[in-house]
Amino acid sequence: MDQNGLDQNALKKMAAEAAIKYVEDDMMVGVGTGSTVNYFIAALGPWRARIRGAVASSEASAKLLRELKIPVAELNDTGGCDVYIDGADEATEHLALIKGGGGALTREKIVAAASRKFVCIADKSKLVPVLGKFPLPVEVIPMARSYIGRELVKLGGAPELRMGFTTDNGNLIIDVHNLAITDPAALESAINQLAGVVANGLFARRPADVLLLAGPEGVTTLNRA
Ligand SMILES: O=C[C@H](O)[C@H](O)[C@H](O)COP(=O)(O)O
Repeated sequence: MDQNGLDQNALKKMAAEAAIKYVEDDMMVGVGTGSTVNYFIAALGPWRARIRGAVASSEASAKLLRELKIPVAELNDTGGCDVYIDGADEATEHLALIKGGGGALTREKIVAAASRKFVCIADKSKLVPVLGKFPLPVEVIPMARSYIGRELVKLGGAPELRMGFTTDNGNLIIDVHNLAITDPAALESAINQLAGVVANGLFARRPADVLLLAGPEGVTTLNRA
């Protein structure tokens, strides 16, 4: 709880509700994953009859959308989304992100790539000068786990297998600690080159277009230059 009586959840809700202004009639809305997005899904409920549908980046978000009777579409049937709303674990002022704390990074990357506008929602604690304090999630094919771990050490990281966790795609997550990511786009590409990597949680090659950051003073909007 901060001095204004707002806890982190209240700030997440504030950012999520601010994202509703990016939703318009007849839109196909991409919906991310996580506690911040859960507030967005709640705010999207009253729009259920006005939008064309929603594409979910995880089974968990699809379930929540269906519970609110928001029509859930398959990405392949949509021709892409008009807007994609998702949270982040870390964000820079250049709108590069680390995502995947909830393990949904690969589907999030796919929906973000297939969306015309990506609006990221977060509380202000997620804004950082340099990405990497939050361990970078990497989704890997199970048989490549050990090989990729060794390669991530060569890239300067300290990999740790996320124990007891399987992604919606049936794969594993390696969380990479101790990275100071000064060139997010280069590291994103370098990790993607490793055989057996499905995706990594850096969103630098396709950063957010808009970042809505909630703090005690309200919601600040950062647009990509
Ligand atoms: O895999 C999970 C997603 O990338 C989330 O958007 C991210 O972890 C942020 O989650 P939260 O809104 O719960 O902080």
